[in-house]
Amino acid sequence: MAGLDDVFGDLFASVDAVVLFSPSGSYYEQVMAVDDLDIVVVGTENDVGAETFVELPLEFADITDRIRFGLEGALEQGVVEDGDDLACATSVFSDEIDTVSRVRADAETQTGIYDLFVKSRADPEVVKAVLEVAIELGKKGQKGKPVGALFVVGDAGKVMNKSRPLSYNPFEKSHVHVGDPIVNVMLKEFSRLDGAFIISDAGKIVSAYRYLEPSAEGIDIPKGLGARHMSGAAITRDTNSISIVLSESDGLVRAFKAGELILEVDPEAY
Ligand SMILES: Nc1ncnc2c1ncn2[C@@H]1O[C@H](COP(=O)(O)OP(=O)(O)OP(=O)(O)O)[C@@H](O)[C@H]1O
Ligand SMILES: [Mn+2]
Repeated sequence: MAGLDDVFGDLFASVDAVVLFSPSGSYYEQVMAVDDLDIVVVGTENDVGAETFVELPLEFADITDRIRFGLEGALEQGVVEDGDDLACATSVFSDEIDTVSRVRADAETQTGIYDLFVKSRADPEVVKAVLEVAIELGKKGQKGKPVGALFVVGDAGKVMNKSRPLSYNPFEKSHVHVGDPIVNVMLKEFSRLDGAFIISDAGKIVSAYRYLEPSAEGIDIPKGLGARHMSGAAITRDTNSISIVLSESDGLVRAFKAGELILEVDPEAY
């Protein structure tokens, strides 16, 4: 007699590894008990103390983003190989793992999202903190109105050389870092003003109100994006920075590295 295993069994039959996204301890134990199984745990924290672990910089609300990031990290770390068939188990509708997706690890479709965090000059915690500010700002806006913002993170000395002040720098003599709760309030307040925020590798806010002057020749970003995005993309090719841009017009948060768009998230989904 045919059973559901015959229908859904293919999802996990003969996979090279099982990738568990933020499993609970008991779930992890259960899977560990399966014979001859390679297990990769992916999550913001290695709560279960897994031997093979890939860190997520944030809980991606979008399941394809989450899996893509996890697999790019797993490929990058060499814990899975190009072409491996993987059963990715994650939660979508609850806190428990409730979904299995069979995905082939493909080195060719790497988006670079993992590199954005892990291989940027800037500290991953700093990238994450800035991304969170941008997402929060995108969600709430400023006094209910949509706002745009441009953050350039890392290689600040060079970024300063490729930009000029639009007004006096409120961060001139201060030693404030992204991630400090007070700073998030300040960043949101100053986001009403023109120009870019410049942030160091270690997360120090070097300047606000910077007008970026990178060479934009040959920079190819999606049509319809304006000067904020163009300058934000171009500065990451001229310097070793990454940029995180919140669009006032479409409300999306985008990240650029080496002159290319590598991440696009909708703040409303977080
Ligand atoms: N070279 C630049 N450096 C820093 N900030 C810039 C630069 N160019 C534009 N901006 C900032 O971006 C704001 C919006 O410009 P514009 O509408 O052309 O960008 P956009 O890419 O369409 O962004 P949005 O989607 O938010 O409208 C400007 O008011 C200015 O504050
Ligand atoms: Mn615009």
